[in-house]
Amino acid sequence: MAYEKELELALLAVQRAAILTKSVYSSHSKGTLTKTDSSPVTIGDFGAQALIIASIKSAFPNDEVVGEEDADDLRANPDLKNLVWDLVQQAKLSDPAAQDKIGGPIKSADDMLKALDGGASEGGNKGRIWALDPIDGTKGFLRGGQYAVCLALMVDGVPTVGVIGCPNLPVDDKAPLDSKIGTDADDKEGKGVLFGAVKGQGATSRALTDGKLEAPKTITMSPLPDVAQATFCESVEAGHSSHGDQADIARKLGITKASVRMDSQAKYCSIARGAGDLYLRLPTSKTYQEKIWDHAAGVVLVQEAGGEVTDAYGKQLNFGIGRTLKENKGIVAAPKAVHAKVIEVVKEVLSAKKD
Ligand SMILES: Nc1ncnc2c1ncn2[C@@H]1O[C@H](COP(=O)(O)O)[C@@H](OP(=O)(O)O)[C@H]1O
Ligand SMILES: [Mg+2]
Repeated sequence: MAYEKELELALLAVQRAAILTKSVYSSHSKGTLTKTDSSPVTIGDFGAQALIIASIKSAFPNDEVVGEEDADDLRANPDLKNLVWDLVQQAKLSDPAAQDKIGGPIKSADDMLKALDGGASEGGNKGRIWALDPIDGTKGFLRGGQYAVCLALMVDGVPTVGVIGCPNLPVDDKAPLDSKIGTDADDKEGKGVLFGAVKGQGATSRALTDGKLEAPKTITMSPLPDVAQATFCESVEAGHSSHGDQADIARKLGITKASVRMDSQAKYCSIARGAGDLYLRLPTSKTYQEKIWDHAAGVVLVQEAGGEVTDAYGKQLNFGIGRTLKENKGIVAAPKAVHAKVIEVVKEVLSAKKD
């Protein structure tokens, strides 16, 4: 099967990075910092990015990576660098054969910095480029809610392989969706899911373990004969998407169920496995450009589970023009059969706002 090696590498690399993020959460006061652009970052972001890029570069030396982080903060702060280096050395898969497949540990702190800086690709529509978000939903991670380790391979600008690790989602694909799932208050048992998809080959989920890969289960979106029955997902952060516009759209579609708010690409995962139906992400600002690493993996997953993903105007997402989706505004993900109807209503709501 095409992309078999890439999928396996991505699954194992994401699994190891997820182990690292869990160790940050439990033992390092979450290691929070604030970047110069005032967005939050944790020591887990740096460690997870370094590990995943080292794995990609050892298996596919000529591939490029668009990664969210870089090593500047660690170069400027040796204590921070040492903290991340400790994490990276400890994060290992329990199965030696699986560990061997992802290139073993990084040899030195300097190699770790080099790996971290390997995410500086400018993207584009030629060749093989990976898009990596080592901790997507940092705010969810900090509040003990949903977050995701997200990795996608784009081929000639088209997301082709997508893998997402969600340490706080329930393993059961059909567990009811509500905004409290996976929060600290929940039982820790039965949590942690690893999703994977390859273009043209379907989408799967399996339990996220620390060893050998579990057997995959095929996932599909729920049939949604009546869009009024939909459960729709949106960001927790009102600054990331317009809760007001999304509520208007839901009302016009006849949806009466309250939205499910969750951080990260766990939203794409949840609709792909049929636990929810729609993902609406309406822009809050005219200038914000969505980042390719916030969507590439989730898009493959939803497409392969029977869904369609476009921007808020129904336009195809263009992943091949750099590190952002600058030609697109907002995101709408829905089962194929209702996508056009949802877009029609989204356009109505957006055009009413302009008047
Ligand atoms: N104004 C904005 N509009 C849309 N997305 C934004 C935004 N500001 C930040 N983001 C992105 O929203 C992502 C989280 O999405 P969500 O709200 O679905 O959890 C963040 O990823 P990180 O957490 O990796 O930084 C960040 O890249
Ligand atoms: Mg992100």
